[in-house]
Amino acid sequence: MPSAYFQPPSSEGKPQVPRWVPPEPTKEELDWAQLHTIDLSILDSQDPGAVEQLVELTKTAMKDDGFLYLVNYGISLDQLHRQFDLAQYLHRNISDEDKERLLWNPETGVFAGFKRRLGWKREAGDFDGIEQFNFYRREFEDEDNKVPECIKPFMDEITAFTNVSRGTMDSELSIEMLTKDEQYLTGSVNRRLLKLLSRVLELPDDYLWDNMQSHGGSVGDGYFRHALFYPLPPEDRQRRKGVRMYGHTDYGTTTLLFSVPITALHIWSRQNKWQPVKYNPGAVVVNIGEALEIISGGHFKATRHKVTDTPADQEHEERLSLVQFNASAGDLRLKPAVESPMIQREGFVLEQGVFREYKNLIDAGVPVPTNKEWREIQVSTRTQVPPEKKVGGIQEIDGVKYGADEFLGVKVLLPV
Ligand SMILES: O=C(O)CCC(=O)C(=O)O
Ligand SMILES: [Fe+2]
Repeated sequence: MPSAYFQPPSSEGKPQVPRWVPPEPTKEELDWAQLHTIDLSILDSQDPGAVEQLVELTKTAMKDDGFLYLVNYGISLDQLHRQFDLAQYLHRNISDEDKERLLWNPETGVFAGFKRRLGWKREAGDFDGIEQFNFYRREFEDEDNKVPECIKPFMDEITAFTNVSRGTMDSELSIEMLTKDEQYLTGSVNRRLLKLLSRVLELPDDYLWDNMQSHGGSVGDGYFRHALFYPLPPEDRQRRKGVRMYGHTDYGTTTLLFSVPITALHIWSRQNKWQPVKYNPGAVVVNIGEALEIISGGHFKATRHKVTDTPADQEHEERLSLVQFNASAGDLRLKPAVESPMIQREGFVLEQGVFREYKNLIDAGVPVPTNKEWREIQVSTRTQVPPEKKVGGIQEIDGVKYGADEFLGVKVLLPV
């Protein structure tokens, strides 16, 4: 039994919420990504050998993919599906007035609020069929004004899931006032995941939690997302060339993607190709963010991933996706944790991505962006731009095509 078990507030006395019916998984045999599975409950085992094996397996998973399935993280399938019920309820019932009132403005550097099916800016752009509601700290702390009317009766359950089992996150309450048993995704699941990763780096258990994770409110500087991908009409599918979200890496520490039956998430695998992630009921697909790639000296890979059209047998289905994005502390200028005995022994890994770029800047004596600057420049300017429209266009390296961009002097190359 994991040390913190999700303890949701009761749903009694609240409006009736129809159950989310998980769509049928695809019957197609695909070239699935082979991901390692980490059983988080083993971290609490009394058997040091079992824990040691878990750390080794995590190390392998980090070096191979930067993606893994997390299981036994303290929630039942029924409790998890209740969160999907609520996300579906939000999207079915949000009023037009609330869509307008809570419309997001990514130009502010955050995705907080409601995303219409019309691209990644506040102004209407091309139809993409993706609707979202994003809960940041301010949404949790000011429920009266910042969340859709329809979801208000259930905010205690959503707050409990993202972190605080007291079901409220008013500004009087700080995380320090909560016991470990009163926290869930942020303070328990993510914290224990970071503990596991700290152990891989052979650093103290709370090294990453204390030195890199953002704190405060229910989700720190991160956010929780209710996303709904509506099926695309054939002409839009053609126009978008089969892609719903272009290849990218997430900026933060860990991203927790709750595995869903609709096949669409792909990762760029160690075989240098896109491979779909198979549905694993109840599992979290953990995706390592850029902050962890930098602090680990490139050992933990920020996973390149994208969301595509579904296989033919799912193309008329809606895809509901729940995601918790855990963020790094905003004022930090990240550098590798050179005090890690593992990094001292094994050196840096300079194969890919943001760490290599940061290292070039550090070596040249140029300050790297703060974490806040780094995520906000991307959110506010060029989120989800098709590869051919990026500032560096498409570049081919060793037979692989990449979309090239640059933010604050840092080059970003992502496979097309
Ligand atoms: O919905 C998903 O599976 C992934 C979404 C994603 O990659 C993102 O929002 O950053
Ligand atoms: Fe992502």
